[in-house]
Amino acid sequence: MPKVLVSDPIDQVGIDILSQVATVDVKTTLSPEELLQVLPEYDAIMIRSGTKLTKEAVEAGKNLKIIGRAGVGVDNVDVPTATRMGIVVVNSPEGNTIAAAEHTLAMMMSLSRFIPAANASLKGGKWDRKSFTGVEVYKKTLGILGLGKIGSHVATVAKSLGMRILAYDPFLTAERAEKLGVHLVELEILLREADYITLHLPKTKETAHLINADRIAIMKDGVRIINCARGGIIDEVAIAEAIKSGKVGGIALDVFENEPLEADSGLRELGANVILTPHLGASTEEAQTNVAVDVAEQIRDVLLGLPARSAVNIPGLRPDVWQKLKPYLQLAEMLGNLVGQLAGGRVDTLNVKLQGEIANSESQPIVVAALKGLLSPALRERVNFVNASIEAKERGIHVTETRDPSVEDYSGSIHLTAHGSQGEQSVTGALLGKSEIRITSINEFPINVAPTHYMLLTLHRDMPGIIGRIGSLLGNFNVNIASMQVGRRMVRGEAVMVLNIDDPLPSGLLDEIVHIQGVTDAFVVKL
Ligand SMILES: NC(=O)c1ccc[n+]([C@@H]2O[C@H](COP(=O)([O-])OP(=O)(O)OC[C@H]3O[C@@H](n4cnc5c(N)ncnc54)[C@H](O)[C@@H]3O)[C@@H](O)[C@H]2O)c1
Ligand SMILES: O=C(O)[C@H](O)COP(=O)(O)O
Repeated sequence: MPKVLVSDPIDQVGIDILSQVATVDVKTTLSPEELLQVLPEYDAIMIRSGTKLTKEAVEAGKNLKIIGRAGVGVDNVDVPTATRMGIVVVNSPEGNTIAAAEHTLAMMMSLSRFIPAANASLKGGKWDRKSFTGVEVYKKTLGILGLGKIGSHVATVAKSLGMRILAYDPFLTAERAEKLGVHLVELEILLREADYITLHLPKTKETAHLINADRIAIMKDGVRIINCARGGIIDEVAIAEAIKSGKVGGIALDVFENEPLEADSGLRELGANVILTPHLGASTEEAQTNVAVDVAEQIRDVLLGLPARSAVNIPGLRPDVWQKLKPYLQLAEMLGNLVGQLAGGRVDTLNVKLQGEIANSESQPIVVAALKGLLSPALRERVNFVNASIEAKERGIHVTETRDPSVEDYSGSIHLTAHGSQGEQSVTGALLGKSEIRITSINEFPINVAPTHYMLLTLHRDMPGIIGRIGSLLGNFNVNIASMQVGRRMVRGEAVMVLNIDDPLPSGLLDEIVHIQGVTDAFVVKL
C-alpha cells in the first residue's frame, strides 16, 4: 500500500477517500525539521496553507508522486522543484471560492458597521451606540483587484447590494468584465475612485507590496481595504501607518506576510476600524468538504496511475478526454521510445505529427507522452508526464508539432521524426480497434507490427537469402523468433525487416547481422 501524509487539518471525508488506496498518517503538528525527516517515507502528501513545502522539503520527498493542496494557493509549495522531480502538484481551484468570497463580503460589512468592535464593547459590559456609527455600501464604489473566481463572485454579490464595481485585472477580457457588469479600468483609476478596495490576486513577484505607501497616497481619504487573498500583497507597515494617520478608514485582513501573525505584531494594537481574522477565508464546512474530496480523489487517482484533473504543473485532462486519449498516449510513448532507440545518439529535434481523427485533438499530452518515451531509455523511471517537457528542454530537444487530418490509412495515427547526431529516423503508429497498438511504418517503409519487449530491425536490400541468413543466425544463437515482417516500397529495393523476438539478442550478434551482405543497418530495440 502506498503511504500518504496529511500534515494539515483536512476534513475526514478526504481521509476516507485516501484510505481506499493508501495507508494514511495524519500528523498535523510536525515541525519543519520533523517534516524533513518523515517525508522520504511517503508517496503523497496532502496539505493546506499551514505546511511549507520549501525546496529542501520537496527534495526530501524522494518517493513523492503527488503533492495535494486542499485549497487554491500553492505559494507554500516549491512547484518548480516538484516539477523537476516529476511530482504532480494538484489543488482545488474552485472548492473554496464561495467561502472566500463570502468571507470578503462579511469583512466589508463588518468594516462598514464596526460589528467586531461593537460586539466586544457590548460583551465588555458597555452600551455604547455613539462610537459605532457606520456607513452604507449602497451606491459606493468597490474596486476589485483580480477579477478571477473569487473576485467575480464578490462582484456579483456586491452589485446586488447596489455598489458600482471597478476592476483591475490585466489578464481579463473586456467581454468577461462586461458580462459581470463590471468596469475594467487601469489600476490608478481604481485606486483613485474606490471607496472600498478588495484584493483577489495571487501572490507573485508582480503583486508583492502592490498596495504600498505610494499607491495608498493616491487613494480616496477614508478608503476601506480588504485582503482575503495573500499576505504580502499589502505592505503591512505602510497600511498600519495609513490607519494611524487616518488616510485609510479601515482595513480587514485575513492573510498576513508571516503566518501565524506574530504575537507582537503592531497590527494587533490598531483600533476598531481594523479587523483581523486568522486566515479563515476557506474555513466553512462546505468548502472544507469540497477541497478535501477534490484533492483526495486526485491523490487517489494518481496513486492508481490515473491522471489528475487539476494539476498545476501538467495539463489536467477531463475524464472523458483522458479516456479517448489514453490509448494514443500509450502509442505516443511507445513510438517515442522506439524512435529514440533508432536515433541512437543525441536527438536534437522531435516532430510529432497527429494524423486522421486525432489531428484535431489536444496535442500537448501526446507530445509529452512521446517525449517521455524518447527519454525513458536514458532516464528510466526518473522521467514522467510531469517533467518530460522540462527534461527535454534541458537536453536541448526542440519539439515541433504538425497535424494532418487527411491521412486516412487508420482512423488516427501518430508519426514521429527524430533528428539527431546520427541522422533522421521516423516511425508511425496507429490503433487497431480501440486500443491495440501497431507500428505502421519505420523510416516511411509501411509495416504492420504489434510491438513486443524485444525487437530486431534491419534495413537491407530486398533480395533472396537475406531473411534466411538472419533467421539462421538467430537460430544458431538460440534466439526464438515470434514473428517477422518485411516492409518495402519496391521489389528488390530498400526494405525494412522487423523481427519480434522472445529473447534478448546476445552480444556480438548484432555486429554479425550488420556484416551480412545486403544489410545496411540493424537495431535492437527494447520496449
Ligand atoms: N483567504 C483564504 O482563505 C483564501 C481562500 C481561497 C483563495 N485565496 C486566495 O485568493 C486569491 C484569488 O483566488 P481565485 O481562486 O479567485 O484565483 P483566480 O486565479 O481565479 O483569480 C486570480 C485573478 O488575479 C488576476 N491577476 C493575476 N495577476 C494579476 C496582477 N498582477 N494584477 C491584477 N490581476 C492579476 C488573474 O488574471 C485572475 O483573474 C488567491 O491568492 C488565493 O490563494 C484565499
Ligand atoms: O489558497 C487557499 O485555498 C486559501 O488560502 C485557504 O487556505 P487554507 O486551506 O489553509 O484554509
